[in-house]
Amino acid sequence: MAATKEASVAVPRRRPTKEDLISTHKTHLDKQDRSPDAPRPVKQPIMSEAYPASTRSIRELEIIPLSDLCVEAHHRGKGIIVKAISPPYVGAGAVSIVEDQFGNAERLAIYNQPDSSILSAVPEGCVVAVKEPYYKKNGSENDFMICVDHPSDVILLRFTDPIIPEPLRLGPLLKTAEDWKKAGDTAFIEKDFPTAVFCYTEALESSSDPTFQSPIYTKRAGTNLVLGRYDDAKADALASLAGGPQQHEWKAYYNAGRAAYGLCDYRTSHSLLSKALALNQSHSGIQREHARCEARLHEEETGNYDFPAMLASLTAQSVHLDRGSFLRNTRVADSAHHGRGLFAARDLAAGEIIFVEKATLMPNQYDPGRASAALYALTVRQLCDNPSLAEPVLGMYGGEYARSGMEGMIVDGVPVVDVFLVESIRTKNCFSSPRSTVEDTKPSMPSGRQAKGLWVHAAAMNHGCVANSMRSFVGDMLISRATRDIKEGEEIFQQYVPVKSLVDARNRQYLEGWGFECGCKLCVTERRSPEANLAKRKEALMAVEKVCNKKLPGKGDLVPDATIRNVERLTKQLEDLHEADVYAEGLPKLTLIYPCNWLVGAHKGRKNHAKVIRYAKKVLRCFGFIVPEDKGVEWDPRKMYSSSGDMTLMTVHVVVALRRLAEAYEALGEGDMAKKCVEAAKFGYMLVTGFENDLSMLDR
Ligand SMILES: C[S@@+](CC[C@H](N)C(=O)[O-])C[C@H]1O[C@@H](n2cnc3c(N)ncnc32)[C@H](O)[C@@H]1O
Repeated sequence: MAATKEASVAVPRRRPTKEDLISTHKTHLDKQDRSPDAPRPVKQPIMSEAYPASTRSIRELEIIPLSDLCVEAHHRGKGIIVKAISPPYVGAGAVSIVEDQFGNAERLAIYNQPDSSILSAVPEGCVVAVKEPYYKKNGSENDFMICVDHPSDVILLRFTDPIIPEPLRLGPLLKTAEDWKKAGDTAFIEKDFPTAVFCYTEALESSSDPTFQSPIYTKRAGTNLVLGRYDDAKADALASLAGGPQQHEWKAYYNAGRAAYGLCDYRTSHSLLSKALALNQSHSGIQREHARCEARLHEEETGNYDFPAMLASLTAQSVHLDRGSFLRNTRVADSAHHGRGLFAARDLAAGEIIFVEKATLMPNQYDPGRASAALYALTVRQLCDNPSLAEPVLGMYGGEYARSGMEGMIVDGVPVVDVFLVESIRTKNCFSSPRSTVEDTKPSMPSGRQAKGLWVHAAAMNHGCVANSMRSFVGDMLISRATRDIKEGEEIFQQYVPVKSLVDARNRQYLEGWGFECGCKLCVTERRSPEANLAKRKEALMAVEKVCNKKLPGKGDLVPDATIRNVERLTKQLEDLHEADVYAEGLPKLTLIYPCNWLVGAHKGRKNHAKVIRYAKKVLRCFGFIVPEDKGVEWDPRKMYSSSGDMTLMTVHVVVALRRLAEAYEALGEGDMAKKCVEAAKFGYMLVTGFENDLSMLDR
């Protein structure tokens, strides 16, 4: 028996005949949605069904007939070689009917192929090898299929490959290298770029004459550039130089430089484009690309960005900004908390940019129901198209998923891509990002429209509830700013998600999402509270939330005095449940933030300015900022970010509280304090949104 996984698996007693398979397939083909631009659904991996990608060459595997396939088995050490005998039915994957050398037929479903690959819709007549195939039940009884989840588990075989058994051989479709070149040109003109690459490859393999090959390399480089296969485009462009003295040597460097730019490798790109420019100084395209590259290098070096211009350039279609990443204030090193972490490479003052990073991968998909699948699909595609991404992307923390150590390695001409590892990495490292954080703070903005992306540098950061950094977004650029002064060598933390007020609830969330219990000072200290007290606090919070109706008073809302008094009473009760020996001076009291915010709103509606000041200050204290209760003690809110120690949390609620304070001070004729509060609010808003923005955005 071919199967190796489970003792109970067996060859099915009855399989559909070839005719049955083709007939059912035809009905699917007839129903196929033929709108070519419709987004293809994504088959997202189910981690409980994970199995590893094959890491072996097809040439090392025992080739078995389709009739040996056992149901629900992964055929380790085995491979099949089959020919597609039907056009594909294309949905989440490409389903074809295939036949082996003995005339056995099966259904083959190939998922997760990049659009740049012919295998994303295997043409009829192609011969493919499936490594260590997974044969599974497909719904009803006697209905099975070979399911290929890992893109590197299926290989398109060249027609002349000696591994193809005689009965499946067609022989070369075209006779000469020149014929293949022409076929490639035709496919290119028809915009069938995967086929063009395939034909140019056949042309290159059919000739050993460097003068013939050189222009074909140039053509394949151009085609790979269009497909976004930048690694291959760069290699092809440089390979074209091998054909001896070239009339268009500049073009090789130009294409290679553009490919390196596509990989965001601006240093290499600059050096290649400089060579191109030296060879062809008047070429406007090279001049433009060279200047663009210098601008990226300048951003990488200085961290100078025109954020308002970047924001203004965003449209629904264009969220990927042409900018470099500024990372030099930080370095990745071992962390005492977990694995690697991010550390300050120099002293950073509160408010300073820590780093700005362009997304490694972020699809333009802000529909919350599709964002995760879109990121997963993009990551798989890019790892197939650009194997150099394997190092940074697969180098990210992947949780418990067992690695083979071969991921990203080239086997049978393609990089090994394990989709379950990709998914595991995605879940542990991705961030949700609004199109821009500043727009997202507008109350009128519909909430929840967030894309998901991977920022490899930012993903090196561990979580801390009382984090010293804050992230924000403009398109696919992540801006990280210091929320307080950070010393050189200090670890930089960020909040993975907005921090829940109850210590056990938030740690449940970290455990489920990322597999850790937080060891930040706040969590460690709050866990010292006895269980019974934690439960009482939860009950008290629920009681006050119930009275507040889970809704903050809006502009002009006149909340009845009795309700306000009730909320004040319940808030006091909740506050009294914070044990004095646990909650020493300066420790945030997160459960009090919501009711205090509510009281700020309620008193504002009633023009109780002194009470607004009292509760807004309390909100700031509950976030861990040092703010004197006593009116007589001098306080400069502008200094609170740098002078409150290392137990502060920064959110937009801090900014709002400072604004409420400013309005109340103004109303009481304390203009100087009002001005200071506005300045502090503006500073806070810069932390929240990534750059200086008008506070009035919060009213729109
Ligand atoms: C995005 S990675 C962070 C970088 C990671 N430390 C590394 O070595 O690559 C997220 C993972 O780091 C770990 N982690 C993050 N913050 C942590 C913390 N405060 N305490 C313990 N583990 C943490 C968790 O395992 C989490 O799934």
